[in-house]
Amino acid sequence: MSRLIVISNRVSPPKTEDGSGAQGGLAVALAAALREYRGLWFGWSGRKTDKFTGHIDMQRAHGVTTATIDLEEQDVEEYYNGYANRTLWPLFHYRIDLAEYDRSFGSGYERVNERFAETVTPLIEPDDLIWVHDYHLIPLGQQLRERGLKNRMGFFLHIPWPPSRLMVSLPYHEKLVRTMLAYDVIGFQTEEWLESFCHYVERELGGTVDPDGVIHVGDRSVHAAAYPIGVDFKEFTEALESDAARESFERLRTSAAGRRTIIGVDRLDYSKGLEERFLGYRRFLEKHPRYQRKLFLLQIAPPSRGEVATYEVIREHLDELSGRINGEFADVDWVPVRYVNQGYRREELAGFYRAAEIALITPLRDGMNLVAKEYVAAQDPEDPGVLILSRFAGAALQLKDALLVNPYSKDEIADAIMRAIRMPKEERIRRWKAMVEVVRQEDVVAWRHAFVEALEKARPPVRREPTPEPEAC
Ligand SMILES: O=P(O)(O)OC[C@H]1O[C@H](O[C@H]2O[C@H](CO)[C@@H](O)[C@H](O)[C@H]2O)[C@H](O)[C@@H](O)[C@@H]1O
Ligand SMILES: O=c1ccn([C@@H]2O[C@H](COP(=O)(O)OP(=O)(O)O)[C@@H](O)[C@H]2O)c(=O)[nH]1
Repeated sequence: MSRLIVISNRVSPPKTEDGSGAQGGLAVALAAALREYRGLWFGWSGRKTDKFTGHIDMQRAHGVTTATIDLEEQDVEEYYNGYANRTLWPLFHYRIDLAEYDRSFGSGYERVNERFAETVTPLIEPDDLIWVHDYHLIPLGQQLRERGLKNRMGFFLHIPWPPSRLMVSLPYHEKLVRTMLAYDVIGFQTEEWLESFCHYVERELGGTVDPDGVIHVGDRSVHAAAYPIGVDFKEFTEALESDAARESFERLRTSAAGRRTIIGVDRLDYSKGLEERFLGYRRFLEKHPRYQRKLFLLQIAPPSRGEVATYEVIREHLDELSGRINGEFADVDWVPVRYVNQGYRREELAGFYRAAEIALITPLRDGMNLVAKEYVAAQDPEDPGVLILSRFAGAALQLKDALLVNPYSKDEIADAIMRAIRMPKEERIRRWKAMVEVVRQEDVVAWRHAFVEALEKARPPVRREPTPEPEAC
């Protein structure tokens, strides 16, 4: 069996015996894939160093090998804070007003992709399957090919792919997209982002797309498809049984004191639509004063990408807006918004989700949104809560039985909250059953199987030519 090499910007260390260690659903899924395929996970350690040395920190725990490198301050500034999060992230989330185009970001991005390629190449064996993740590493496949790798290589984009009319606002967009043709398989979260990509290929690169999803540009043929990511349903429902989940459930229910909880859980990111959500909730309070003391919004929003100015701005706006809403509506024994800027462990989140009668998840644009799926997975089958979900989250294409809203409309948000409050139990159960089936079936295990299978089938493995011995002079 071939080994699997996963390459992503961040690498999550495998869970330690005491349960610590970053454990997103993605980390759990990739760790399981790496155990199955005896592979390794390569990426940035998250640490900065004075001078890039290319030193690889190899760790092995619980059957997973991780290999990480440190990056220089300038690398992090230009590649991660710069091109990835000030150029590509806003553009790919349809926010060209926030996208910054700075030559130094572009060259930092290329440099770090080269550094990744240079460092990981010696770790790769000829039959390995290579799976590159996300917008930080779009050109990595080409960089690896330039170093002689003939392995089967796939790329998965976790965020949206923008419409061509927006994509062309990126300087050198064509050069960037052409690098993607080095992969054998390209995966997107939804059919919508896949369509936008195919449209770009036809319109800007003069390529063609077969009905089976094979893209042809010049002499390159690449398989492109939608592989919606899911949650680790089994792991998540087990997390619900933990002491931490029980405690957080009790903690929230006790502090709610009979009031209903509306929960939101999002990184503090402008793409998550938090300002618009707060304003929609405010509209609800205004329109329905008799409900004012009967519910509250618990918004968990751990800070994210704090070195990027737009993220500081959104944080200031939300501090101000939550304060304003609380000032306007709060009473001595009730505050309408509990706005929390810290992150919680998955087990704790599981308990909070279970305790909340309504989830309000309204990103303006989101590749998938795993929180929506986690909320569904965490519900009590006898008395499930209601999911209010933005129609612009990738998850909305699968969770059609959520109350789907336009996140830009305060009135739609307010009306959906009212509908959720009034929803009869039978309807809640019916909607939840339909959603939980999707969350269970199309879980993260199914996602990685589908992607890796496509990669295995992409073409037969090609052995790398041995490097010729240097001629004696
Ligand atoms: O690593 P950070 O800069 O702190 O950001 C965290 C992750 O954010 C993005 O997540 C995306 O992937 C999710 C899983 O597929 C998806 O549900 C969500 O809609 C996306 O926004 C980013 O794409 C990741 O690379 C980051 O690690
Ligand atoms: O305090 C928190 C907030 C979020 N998350 C996790 O972070 C992930 C967020 O993924 P999502 O796809 O919703 O959005 P992203 O942040 O990747 O854009 C989910 O698995 C959450 O459970 C967490 O572990 N603790």
